[in-house]
Amino acid sequence: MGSQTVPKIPVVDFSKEDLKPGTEAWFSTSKQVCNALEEHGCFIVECKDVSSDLHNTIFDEAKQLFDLPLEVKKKNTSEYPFRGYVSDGSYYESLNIEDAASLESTENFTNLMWPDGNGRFCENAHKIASIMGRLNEMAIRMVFESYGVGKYSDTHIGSTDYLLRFSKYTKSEDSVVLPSHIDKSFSTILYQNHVNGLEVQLTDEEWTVYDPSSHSSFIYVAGDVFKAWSNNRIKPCRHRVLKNNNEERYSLGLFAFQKKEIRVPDELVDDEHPLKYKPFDHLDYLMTHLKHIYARRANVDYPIEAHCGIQNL
Ligand SMILES: O=C(O)CCC(=O)C(=O)O
Ligand SMILES: [Fe+2]
Repeated sequence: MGSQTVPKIPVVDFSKEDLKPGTEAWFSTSKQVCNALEEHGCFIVECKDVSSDLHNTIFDEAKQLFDLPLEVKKKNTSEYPFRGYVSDGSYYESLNIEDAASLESTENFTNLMWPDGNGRFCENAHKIASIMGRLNEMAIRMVFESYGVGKYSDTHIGSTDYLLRFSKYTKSEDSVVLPSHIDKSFSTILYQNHVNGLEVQLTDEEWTVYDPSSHSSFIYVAGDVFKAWSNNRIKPCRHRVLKNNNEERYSLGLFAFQKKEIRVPDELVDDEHPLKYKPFDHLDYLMTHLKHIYARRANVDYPIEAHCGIQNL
């Protein structure tokens, strides 16, 4: 009898020089991305885009951000759920920059937090968001092309709205500081300081710790909106944060949302894959999710199937 091993998160190398559409490297990397997302809903992205200086600076700045007085952090507000300043009152806090691809909204956020300005924060936050956005776009192009719907990539990318989330998990040992969930985004890219804690569920029973190999590693996780768009080909990634040490953990997440109606491409519907979802509006899904939480007064899941699923008999 072989011993049971915890499954590993697939690793995909995005740092190859010739990783350009149309090349052999692009084709084989696209296959790896698709396989990883279909099987596990996530993969580790290795690239060379982040220097160790940028890594250290961005997390120093994240610390300074959360060290600001509570009344300043509370100025970060939003009409949408889980945006603006969020805190559980003990272990978890997050601050969110909406429309994070735009330098102007990063400047607005910076000026809200530091009325006297903080050019360094603004520059680095925008730099890391741009790197994460580029990685997301590459992954989207790879999946769309692999499914034979590459012609939709530009429109999809052009109507993507990014949210950049800074999260802080304070000292706490052996506790789940962010409960198990599936993101309501299309996809999310996460980046962390040297403190592990993120776990992904690769099989029904086991959690695998994300343990990045370098300061230039990211993890890509599929949200349930990606699953719906793909007519159930992509598996959404269930994840949580469990702290098992007393160090402060900081992470950055770039969440991709769609501004246009989402519909399953006709090419992804056939006898083997009958249509599973009606067209829907991504932000409407978020708002309905919020109403659902308020109605139940609990952080209960509102799955995409409940929102726009079609029951095929
Ligand atoms: O901090 C992390 O690594 C995960 C954050 C996360 O899952 C979320 O904000 O949805
Ligand atoms: Fe998440």
